[in-house]
Amino acid sequence: MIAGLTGSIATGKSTVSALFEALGAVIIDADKIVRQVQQPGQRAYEDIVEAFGEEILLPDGALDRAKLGALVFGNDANRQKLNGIVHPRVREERDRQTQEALKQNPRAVIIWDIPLLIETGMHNQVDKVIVVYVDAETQFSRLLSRDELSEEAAKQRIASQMPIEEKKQYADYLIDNRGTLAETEEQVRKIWEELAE
Ligand SMILES: CC(C)(COP(=O)(O)OP(=O)(O)OC[C@H]1O[C@@H](n2cnc3c(N)ncnc32)[C@H](O)[C@@H]1O)[C@@H](O)C(=O)NCCC(=O)NCCS
Ligand SMILES: Nc1ncnc2c1ncn2[C@@H]1O[C@H](COP(=O)(O)OP(=O)(O)OP(=O)(O)O)[C@@H](O)[C@H]1O
Repeated sequence: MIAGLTGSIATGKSTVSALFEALGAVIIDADKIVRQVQQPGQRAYEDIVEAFGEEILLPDGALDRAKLGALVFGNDANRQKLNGIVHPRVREERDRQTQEALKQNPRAVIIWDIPLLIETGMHNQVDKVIVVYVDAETQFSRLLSRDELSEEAAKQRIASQMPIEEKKQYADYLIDNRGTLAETEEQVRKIWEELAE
């Protein structure tokens, strides 16, 4: 079975997926795949350089993620352009990893950890949708303390995704991550019991 895990930026997807992984789930992490397909020599890398120019590269040839981020968050046309290049490659690799996991264990509980699960319509491809949420203030302060972003840049990143209140309406399971890690773990454990049945 495949469950989709989503939320808004910094609401706790990675935190929750680590908890599911410890219980035995196979995690397929879209942010990780994005980095993989953007390595020099990969097709998405070549297409990004062609679309945005060599100015978005670091001296060693790797993508300058901070620079590309500054170009795409707060600029819808640029973001759509980048999404159009990266997302098809992410879908391919996601499916490859999913097939591989099912080959190894046909009864595996697979969790797709995908920030844009609902925005991209992928919630229609999973058996269950899990949404991890916090309130706007907690999200903002956790985002600022985790990443080196200005308040303006943090606001732009948040605004580039569907509001979390809307995402909650798609959930089969909701995880309230406003509290302590132990409180979140308790919720994850209950959901795991149902997924792993
Ligand atoms: C713009 C890039 C280079 C910025 O890299 P950076 O290392 O600063 O951020 P990282 O990739 O770790 O993403 C952090 C978070 O930002 C949010 N985010 C990333 N890309 C997008 C996007 N296109 N639209 C909305 N939110 C996004 C997600 O919540 C993600 O978890 C990178 O995010 C990227 O290439 N994004 C396009 C691919 C994409 O859509 N990724 C989201 C998951 S499929
Ligand atoms: N229950 C919690 N209590 C305190 N801090 C937390 C809690 N859950 C997560 N955090 C912290 O909040 C930040 C955001 O969490 P996390 O990285 O899991 O979010 P995310 O949804 O995966 O983010 P992104 O969309 O950017 O990938 C991290 O620094 C994490 O350590």
